[in-house]
This record gives sequence, C-alpha cells and structure tokens, in this order.
Amino acid sequence: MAGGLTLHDIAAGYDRTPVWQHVSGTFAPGSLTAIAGANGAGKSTLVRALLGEIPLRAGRIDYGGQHPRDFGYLPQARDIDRTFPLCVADLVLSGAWRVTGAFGAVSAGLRERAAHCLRHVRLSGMEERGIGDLSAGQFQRLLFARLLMQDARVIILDEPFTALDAPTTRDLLHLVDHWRDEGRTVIAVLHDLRQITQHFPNVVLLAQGTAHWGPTEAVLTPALLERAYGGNAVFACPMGADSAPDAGAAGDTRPRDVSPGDLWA
Ligand SMILES: Nc1ncnc2c1ncn2[C@@H]1O[C@H](COP(=O)(O)OP(=O)(O)OP(=O)(O)O)[C@@H](O)[C@H]1O
Repeated sequence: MAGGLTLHDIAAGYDRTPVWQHVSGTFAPGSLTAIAGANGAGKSTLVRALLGEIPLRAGRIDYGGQHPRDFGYLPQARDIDRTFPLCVADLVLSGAWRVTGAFGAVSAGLRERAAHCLRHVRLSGMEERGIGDLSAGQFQRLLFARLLMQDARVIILDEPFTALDAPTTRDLLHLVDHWRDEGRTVIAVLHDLRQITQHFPNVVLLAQGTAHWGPTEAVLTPALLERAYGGNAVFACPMGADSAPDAGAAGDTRPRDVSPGDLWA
C-alpha cells in the first residue's frame, strides 16, 4: 500500500519483558493517527519500532515498499542538541539531504524552496539566526519547516506540541491538516486528549502492554481510558494548546484536569 504501513502482531521491548505486544493495525495512506497512552506505556518505543531503530521481538511491519529512512521524523524537543553551530537556513536545507547528499551543492531552486518553507511557518527573515538563539516555539516551527522541505510521504511526530503556546500549536496543527489533505500519512505521539478528539480521526491507545487501535471515538471510551490511565479517570491536558477547556493565556503550560466526558464536549 503506497504511503501506508501495516503492523502484523508486533512486539518490542528492551529487556526480557516486552513493553507491548500483539500490536496489529494499519496506518492507511493519507490517514491522521495519534499514539496515546500514559507515561511509560511505550509510545516512543512504538515510534522507534516504526523507524526501524529497535528490533522487533515478534511480528513484522509491512512498509509498503518504502524505507523508514525516508520518513519525516520530528523527535521530542528534549532529544535535540541545540548547541550545534547551525543557522536556521542550514537546518531547513538539511531536510533536502536526500537530494543534496551530505556535502552536496545547494541549488538556487532548493534555496527558494527553503525560503518558501520558512514563510509557511512564519520564520522569514530569520535565515541567518543560530538555532540555539530561537525560542522553543520558533525552533519547533523550524523543525516543521524542515519536514516541509523533506517532502516525505510518511511523517512521524513525537510530542510535537509540548510546551507550545496556543497560536503556535494552531499554526502547526493547520500544517498537519494540510499534510493530510495532500495524502501524506501522519502519525503523532500526543498527550493532549482533547487535541486528539478534535484533530485526529484515528488513535492507537497503548494500555497495559498492548494497543487499542481504531477510530478515535471508538477507542477513547471511559473504559479504555481508565485502562490506559488508571483508576481516577482524570487526565492532564496541557494548557497552551487551544483545545484545553478554558484555555488560558498563551504559554501557560500548567496541567489541567479533564474528565473523559469533557473530551467529547
Ligand atoms: N533505551 C531503553 N532501555 C531500557 N528501557 C527503556 C529504554 N527506553 C525506554 N525504556 C522503557 O520502556 C518503557 C516505555 O518507554 P517509552 O519511552 O516508550 O514510553 P512513553 O510512552 O513514550 O513514555 P513518556 O510518555 O514518558 O514519554 C518504559 O518503562 C521505559 O523505562
């Protein structure tokens, strides 16, 4: 299936006990799927398995003729070293490494495309800035510009909106919608359940060592949420994302309590 991925009864882990097992399902071409679950449920482990970074304990992944190295991938912000001496333009252009090679010449056409990608995320005029001098939100916009530059059919985002203010989150969610409209396959690890119910039609909910996979309204039920997040049925919903009920000032990242009933309000 071009642009799709199918998991056949896979398991993965780091020691003798798998983090999760018996995970089966399809990320269809042009689909938008969230990966959800409590801290430690194995969301990043699933991302690593999809990227081929860790071996599977069981099962197989049908990549539909694609190679995971061609996927667009946005790691968690905490995993990125921003002290590296790169400017904004260099980082965006690095998204085209498949075209340019590691030390390849950059054509005028590629520079024009890079400028277009920066305009798309509202970073025009910052081309010469060092990446270490950007705010967290500007840096995340830059990473999305790099993904635009990469032009991948499959895009995997690991906690893309954590600690972002409402306008930045809204802009980047628009970009995700745009990718879906273009027929790209988007997979995103998210903690904000309201964001998932409002923007992601499909979800993989990791709970108790396996996955519940399907349409979001069929998976994020009170029973399965309780299975995933434990007995008190109250969930942290990061503020700053405009999806939070009574969202406060931009940049306010205090946790908020949201009950399962609120999710579909
Ligand atoms: N490199 C590793 N070596 C050993 N154990 C690991 C490694 N990486 C993760 N784990 C363990 O695997 C389990 C799943 O971790 P993972 O990071 O996939 O969870 P997560 O759902 O992404 O968590 P979070 O929401 O906190 O980011 C955890 O118990 C974690 O401690």
